[in-house]
Amino acid sequence: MIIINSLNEIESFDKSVVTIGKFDGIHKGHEILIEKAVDYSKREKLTSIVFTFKNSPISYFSNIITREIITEVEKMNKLEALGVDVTIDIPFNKDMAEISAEDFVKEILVNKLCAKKLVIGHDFAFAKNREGTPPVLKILGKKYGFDVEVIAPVIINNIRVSSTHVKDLIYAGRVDEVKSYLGRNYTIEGMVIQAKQLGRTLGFPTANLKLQENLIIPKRGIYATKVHIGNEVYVGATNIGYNPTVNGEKMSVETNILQFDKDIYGKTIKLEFLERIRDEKKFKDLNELKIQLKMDTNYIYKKYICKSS
Ligand SMILES: Cc1cc2nc3c(=O)[nH]c(=O)nc-3n(C[C@H](O)[C@H](O)[C@H](O)COP(=O)(O)O)c2cc1C
Ligand SMILES: Nc1ncnc2c1ncn2[C@@H]1O[C@H](COP(=O)(O)OP(=O)(O)O)[C@@H](O)[C@H]1O
Repeated sequence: MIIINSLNEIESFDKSVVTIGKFDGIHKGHEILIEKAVDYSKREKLTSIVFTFKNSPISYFSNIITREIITEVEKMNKLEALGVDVTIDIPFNKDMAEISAEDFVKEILVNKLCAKKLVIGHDFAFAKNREGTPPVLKILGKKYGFDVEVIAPVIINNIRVSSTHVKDLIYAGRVDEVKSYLGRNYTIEGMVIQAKQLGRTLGFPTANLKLQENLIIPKRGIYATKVHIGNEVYVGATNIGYNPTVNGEKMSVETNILQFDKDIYGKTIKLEFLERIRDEKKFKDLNELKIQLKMDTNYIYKKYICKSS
């Protein structure tokens, strides 16, 4: 897959099928849309192009950094796995916010990308004042010689699959429900950093993560996780919170990895969230915390290690 990071880098393409969107998470609805575009491109021998943005249009308009479901790297990997030929991954900036739908169609879709088909979601709207809606694009398609296919919403468990719904589930700690809509468990990754080094004295060392700033952090609490370290996968007990028992002040994401005993400071690890187990509590003393840690890890061991082996 070719990745293009600036509109100036675009040379003229052969005939193409294009889909446009932020595609945060590449959830099941996005997948269907992108698969449609890729299938069509293969059938008609066209280039499949995903036109997407590095930052969300919402963050541009509100000036607030919005947290996302997927990292840039993972997003590109997923698009490549879906068989996309070219991804145009550009910042959503003033030019993008101010261009009219017709100018975008003429200058970018037609002149630069040679689009013969545009595949969009039913609720898609882009360009100045979000005027580029499906009906408007259909009219512009007739004028400039490309076909517009509008994909119906994907409904799962009576819910319309959307990045917003997936985000809401993660923020609410309902991580066990995410897979139905996202197609995979929610993951975050980061480098293992040093903390108070108290965990090892309790018999529960915890790998503390330095997080990527733009990813969503699930609701504070204790979670069962899968821990990916290089090519190896372990099971973990993860705490997201402030460690009130030891009067912690900073929010941390830390994982006791079951059946593991290696120094992994400096390594990047990935946490896959399986289930939220309980709220974080302030215990009377470290001994009570230790008893609870034993219960948490036993529960996780029985459910995710014992059962699967
Ligand atoms: C599975 C798990 C559950 C935890 N639950 C709590 C909790 O309920 N309350 C709390 O104050 N700290 C909790 N902790 C955090 C401990 O306080 C923390 O691991 C300990 O202070 C060691 O911190 P360190 O990594 O800085 O050495 C939990 C940690 C883990 C791994
Ligand atoms: N089972 C394990 N789970 C998590 N980390 C482990 C484990 N065994 C060894 N380690 C190592 O120990 C470190 C955590 O020990 P800990 O005493 O909690 O120190 P810190 O407060 O710096 O996190 C981890 O970063 C990792 O390098």
